[in-house]
Order: sequence, then C-alpha cells, then structure tokens
Amino acid sequence: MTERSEPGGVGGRPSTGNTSEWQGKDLGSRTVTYDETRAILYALAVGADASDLDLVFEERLRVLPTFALTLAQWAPDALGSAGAFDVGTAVHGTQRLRVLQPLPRSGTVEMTARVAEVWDKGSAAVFDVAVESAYFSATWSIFAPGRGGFGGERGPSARRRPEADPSGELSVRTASNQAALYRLLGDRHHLHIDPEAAKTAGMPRPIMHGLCTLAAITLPLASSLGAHPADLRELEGRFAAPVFPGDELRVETWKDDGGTTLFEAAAADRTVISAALARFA
Ligand SMILES: C/C=C/C(=O)SCCNC(=O)CCNC(=O)[C@H](O)C(C)(C)COP(=O)(O)OP(=O)(O)OC[C@H]1O[C@@H](n2cnc3c(N)ncnc32)[C@H](O)[C@@H]1OP(=O)(O)O
Repeated sequence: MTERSEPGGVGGRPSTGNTSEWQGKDLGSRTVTYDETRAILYALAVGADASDLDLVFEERLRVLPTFALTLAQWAPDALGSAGAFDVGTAVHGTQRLRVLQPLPRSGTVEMTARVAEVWDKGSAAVFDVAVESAYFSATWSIFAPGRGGFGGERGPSARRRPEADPSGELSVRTASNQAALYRLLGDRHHLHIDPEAAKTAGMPRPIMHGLCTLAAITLPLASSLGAHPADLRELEGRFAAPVFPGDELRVETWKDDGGTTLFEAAAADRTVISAALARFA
C-alpha cells in the first residue's frame, strides 16, 4: 500500500475530554493504493491454502472482500490517536461489513470515515466508526473501558444466539504465527505481538486480531455453503472473548430465511465470536 495506516497503539495519546464530544466527529478521508502481492499476502494471513488458486495466484486472483477492512484500518486508529480512548486498553468489539462491489486485483480505494455513534455502557463506551467507499461500507465498534458514564444512550444489545439447534458445524484452526503475519497487513497494535502490551490490556499473552479471526472463518464457511469466499456480500460479528494464536475454533451455523448464515465461534469452553452473520452471493 502506498498509504500506510496509522498503527494503533503506537503514538496514541491518553483519552481526553467528555466522551460524548466525539459523537459525529469527522475522521476525514484517505486514499489507499494496493497491489496484487498485498491482496495475496492477506489471503494467506487469513488462512488461504496454496491450493486456493483464486486467492493466492495472481493469474486467477479474486480479492477477498474482507481485505477492504485492512485498507480501512486507518479510521479506528485515527480515532484512538486523536485521544477518544486509551489505545492500551480499548479492544475491537464488533465489526460489520457490507460489500458494494468487488475490489480490483490492485488499485486505489478512496474512503471517508466518521464517528457514527458513541454508546454509554456505564463502565465503558462503545465508539462506532463508520467507513464509506465505492466498494464497501463498514463499521468498527471499539469497546473502550473507562470511557462510559457520560450520560449517553446505552445503545443496542447484541442479537441473541438462535434457540434452534445449529444446522452445521465447522472447525477452524488458527496458526501460532497468524497474528504476527496478519499485523504486517496494517494493524500493528502492540497487543497482537508484545507480551507486555498484552498484559497491560489484561491478556495473558498476545491475542489474534478480531478481523483476522472473522475473515479466517469465512473461508471454510463459504466452502461449506458451496459459495466462493470472494462472493461474500455481508459480514458481521461481535468479538465476545479473545482468541489466542493457535486456538482451534468450533463454529456453529444456522441458516436464515433470507439466505444469510448466522454463526457463533467458540474456543475450548468460551464463545469468542457471537451474534455473527455472513451472506454470500
Ligand atoms: C485495538 C484492538 C484490536 C483488536 O483486534 S482486539 C481483538 C479482538 N477483540 C477482542 O478480542 C475482544 C474480546 N471481547 C472481550 O474481551 C469482551 O467481550 C469485552 C471486554 C469487549 C466486553 O466484555 P464485558 O466488559 O464483560 O462486557 P459485558 O459486561 O458483557 O457488556 C457490557 C455492555 O457492553 C456491550 N458489549 C459487550 N461486549 C461488546 C462487544 N464485543 N462489542 C460491542 N458491545 C459490547 C454489551 O452489550 C453490554 O451492553 P448492554 O448491556 O447495553 O447490552
């Protein structure tokens, strides 16, 4: 990429001001250029196999739609760097992605971003950062401990787990070096590589990027549905608990009437992604 994202956790400053003042803040625009190599590295970092030629061979390349989220990582990072929350303790809470058109194999993407909502969860605030482009729209919900209690609205709660038995189950093994690889795509928050930074955030060791875990699930999910992962149209998920590199995930799925697949992922005995959905063309 010719335009490097501001790395979260590097150069951020302590949170300042009343949390509600960040509501509606314009985070500006960014033009990011990428090449085929970067799109292929991304596919490998989220678990594509060498045999997935459409994802890893430039002659046949189809860019994974979730790659867009690495291009837009500058937006939540910009909010942290501006001082809305403490980048040492805030975590990525929820992600939404809506695909408007396929990303080219290489090219330039123009984006704008703003703080769409700030929710008051009492002990924490949730900042919704919305990014718009011709190719996608996406929202990052950043969960920021210590920034709540400002008298704002509590906002929506997560969708509940479906009551019906799951209609399918998948297994996804993350790699022990996956966060170390994924961070090279743009999100260099120290929490994903440095044991000391992880400890500051209350984690026993470095954790996976939520976006890496979510994207990694879409590959076997697409395959189980007979879809191509590059045909993803919509994706959503709440990061309910940290995932550690090397964790094996059990993903339960439910078919929805509208062609959407609902899912949850668990590692050992804890749910790590909840209220999740994916829709493929
Ligand atoms: C810069 C970092 C980048 C990363 O990629 S970090 C890696 C990816 N993220 C994670 O691994 C985060 C894993 N999730 C967690 O550790 C926990 O999960 C949280 C710390 C985020 C929250 O846990 P708790 O403090 O126990 O929250 P509660 O008491 O269950 O809920 C309090 C209110 O906050 C809302 N909330 C909880 N989790 C989330 C979330 N993940 N995203 C958005 N909102 C959340 C709830 O709904 C509720 O509010 P209502 O009472 O109004 O329903």
